[in-house]
Amino acid sequence: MFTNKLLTLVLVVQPGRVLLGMKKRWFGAGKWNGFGGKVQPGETIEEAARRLFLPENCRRKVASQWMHKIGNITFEFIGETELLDTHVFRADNYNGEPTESDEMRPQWFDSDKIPFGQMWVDDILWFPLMLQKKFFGYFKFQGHDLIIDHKLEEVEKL
Ligand SMILES: CSc1nc2ncnc(N)c2[nH]1
Repeated sequence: MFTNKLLTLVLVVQPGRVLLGMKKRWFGAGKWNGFGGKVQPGETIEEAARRLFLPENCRRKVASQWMHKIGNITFEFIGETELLDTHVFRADNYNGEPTESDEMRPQWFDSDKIPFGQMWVDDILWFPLMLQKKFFGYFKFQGHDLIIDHKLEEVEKL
């Protein structure tokens, strides 16, 4: 019997570069990833993505269409009964300057130099889709570094 945890993941994509954050603690520490986290009771997934990415003093200034949903990935870890239902967004119109937090150290990467060796091993599979398409993904992990099953499909609509 699985439970579902709703998560957000925001990737800032600009011409020729992508913003990633080095996770400094807790789940996924030591890996570059997008920005996000848990959706709280009473908020929508979009509200959570906005809350978790935009500093409080910027939220009012950033129009709602600053990001758009591009993917939905379910992560299953063998031995865990909680599925990570991760909603992936692209922020194309974000022109702020990211700042380091207790959890994340931001860094821009050239689009052709994404540090996949220091990221979750599934990312190299769906990042190329992220740039052009929308997609559904499912990844079954044994531990944090071995994918034992996965599905990935491009879709017109999420
Ligand atoms: C939203 S936090 C996160 N967990 C993950 N597990 C496996 N691969 C990822 N890319 C992951 N991101």
